[in-house]
Amino acid sequence: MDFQGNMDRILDSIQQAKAAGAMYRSGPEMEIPGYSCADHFYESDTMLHSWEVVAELLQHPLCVDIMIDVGLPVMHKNVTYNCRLVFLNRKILLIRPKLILCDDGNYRETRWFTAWRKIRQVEDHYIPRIISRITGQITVPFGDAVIATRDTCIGYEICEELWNPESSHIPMSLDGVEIIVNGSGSYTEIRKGYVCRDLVMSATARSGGCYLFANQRGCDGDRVYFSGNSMIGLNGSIVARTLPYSLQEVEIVTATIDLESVRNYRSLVRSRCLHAAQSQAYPRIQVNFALSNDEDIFLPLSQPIEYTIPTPEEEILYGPACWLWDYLRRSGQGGFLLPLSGGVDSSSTATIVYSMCHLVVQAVANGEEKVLEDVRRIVSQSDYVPRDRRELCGRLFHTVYMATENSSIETKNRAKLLSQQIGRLNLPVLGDILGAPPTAELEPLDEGTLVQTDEADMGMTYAELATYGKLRKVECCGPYSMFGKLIHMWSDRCSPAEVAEKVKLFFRYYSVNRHKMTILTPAYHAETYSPDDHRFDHRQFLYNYRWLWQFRAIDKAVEKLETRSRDEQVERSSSNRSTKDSQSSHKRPSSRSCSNSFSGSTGNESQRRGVEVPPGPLIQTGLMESHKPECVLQDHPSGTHTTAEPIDCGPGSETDRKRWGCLSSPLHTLGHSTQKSCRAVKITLVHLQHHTTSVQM
Ligand SMILES: NC(=O)CC[C@H](N)C(=O)O
Repeated sequence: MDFQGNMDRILDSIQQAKAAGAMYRSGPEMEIPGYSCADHFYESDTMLHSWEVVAELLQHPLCVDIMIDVGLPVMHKNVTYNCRLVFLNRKILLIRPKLILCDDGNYRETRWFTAWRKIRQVEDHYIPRIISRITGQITVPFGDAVIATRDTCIGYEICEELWNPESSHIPMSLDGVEIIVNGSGSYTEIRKGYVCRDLVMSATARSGGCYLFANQRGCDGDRVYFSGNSMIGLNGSIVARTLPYSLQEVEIVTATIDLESVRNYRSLVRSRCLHAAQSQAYPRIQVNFALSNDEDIFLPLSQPIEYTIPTPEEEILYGPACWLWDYLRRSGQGGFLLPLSGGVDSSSTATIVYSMCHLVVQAVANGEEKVLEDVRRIVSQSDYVPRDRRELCGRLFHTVYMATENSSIETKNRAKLLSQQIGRLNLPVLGDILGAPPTAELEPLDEGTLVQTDEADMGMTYAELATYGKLRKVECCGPYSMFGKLIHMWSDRCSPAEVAEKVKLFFRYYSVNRHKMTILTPAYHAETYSPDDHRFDHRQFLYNYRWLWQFRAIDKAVEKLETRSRDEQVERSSSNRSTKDSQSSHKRPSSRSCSNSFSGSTGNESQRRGVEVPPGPLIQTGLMESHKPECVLQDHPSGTHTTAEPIDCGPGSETDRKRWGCLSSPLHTLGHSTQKSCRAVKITLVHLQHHTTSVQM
């Protein structure tokens, strides 16, 4: 909702782009009002002020001889769309509405916008009079069109359109669109950093072309942190990118690309050419303007760069720190007060505030005027220059130790040490804090010694809690499905009856405590299994904590598993006896070839427990994989069908890719059978090196 600030930043970016010699400028999704305006998108003021900013931009002397697209909501025939507006030299060329909206995770786009589904169609849009007076236009094209300049063709994809299996860049690139521009609002989650890079690389590797991915960076008023990582892709490589985790308000990234390289790349992919020749044409908005000029042979071309992904530790240290900085400077507060207990939660918070101070000092040292201006305002000192992060931390950050008679001397010491150590980049006390048993310190000490620990209180470990959390939220498990997964995951340590007890305990506690999440203070969204009730985890907060139906289903499954296991044991021992008796060397027919012992990889342990999982219907599918043996799904040594987990496919790959549909987790994808009776699908990838030509990757 910071229209003034947003317009200033857009103009700043245009100025920087022109200074870098760019002929085209794009920016993030909804950059005029901001992406996270939420129900403000219902307000006509939001639409009016957005158009007012467009009016300013159209008339601004900076906005000449450069093609620009900006993001804003536009109401067309009483329906609001999430749009890019493209303009050049005081004329609007096209308003391109988003075709595919996003409602995953924290996104709720369909609450405010409607997707434009008139594919390859444009209509007349009647622009407001304040705009007509500037451009002289009464109507402008609105819809799914592309822009044909004298030298190339430019098309638009808005954020989610890149993620969707029916991505717009595919038909556009087949129709000769060479530059695809994507204004995005993509937020960060730990270990998600590779996703945008892989999508841009894969889009341009398969379709050829140049891809401009302009993403928002920072907190724009909500719990999420937009990751930045704007980048330019070309024919399967990344040629330019911005850096993640910076306090810089406007950062541009430019690249010089050779359009001939797009044409060469595409014409060499023969199968693509056949499809391109049959592709349906997009409406083209003809513009007498060129992005290139006759002298461009002298320009050095951008080369592929290495795109590194931050480690999860860096993501934790810098993402929330940048978000806190935005929180602090926007909220008009003077700093932070933290009750520091010496436990993991408050100590991590303290470390993140310190990380924020470190980033501020660094940004000021790098000449970031805006950061200096903000920090001066926050500390109320117009000539202040933060040179030392410890000193800055002393001004912005205050901790208090709120002891009771149940507080132990150990935690107090750890809190004290941390408050003293905050200030070098060397916080050895963090090791002690992490190593200490988590405790609420609510129960009396026993002669000064702690007797209470969280894990004992909860009856479960934090590691177990994390597993439950991921299964509950990410994998959408109710009690019964969670039990079904855990009997395999924990086959080396628990019998099904024990797993059943653990799952029931978790769900009982979950349901009696769930209502407490409704009063959580706003926090940084970091993880896919976040329990935040306000924006992310939309489940009811009051339950029948006895879960009668669900727990009965678990009990029945345990009973079945135990009966089957006993039967199989009896069968085994009688078959052993008869084998001995007849002294036959024949093996028993493999009646269990499709079955699955509960043992997992720890056969001995499971034999000790003597429990096996019923076979369940399996479909065997044989696929031949002629190369990349490291991607072959390993068959379980014991022949079980425990659900496949993503595996690492070697250098440059990440194990956390299952959501993005890469090779590493085909079972997950296929496991969602619509046939209720079929829960597990077995897939075999065969590596037949002798019969195939090897392919170098
Ligand atoms: N704004 C959007 O369309 C978001 C798209 C995308 N799914 C993401 O996670 O970033």
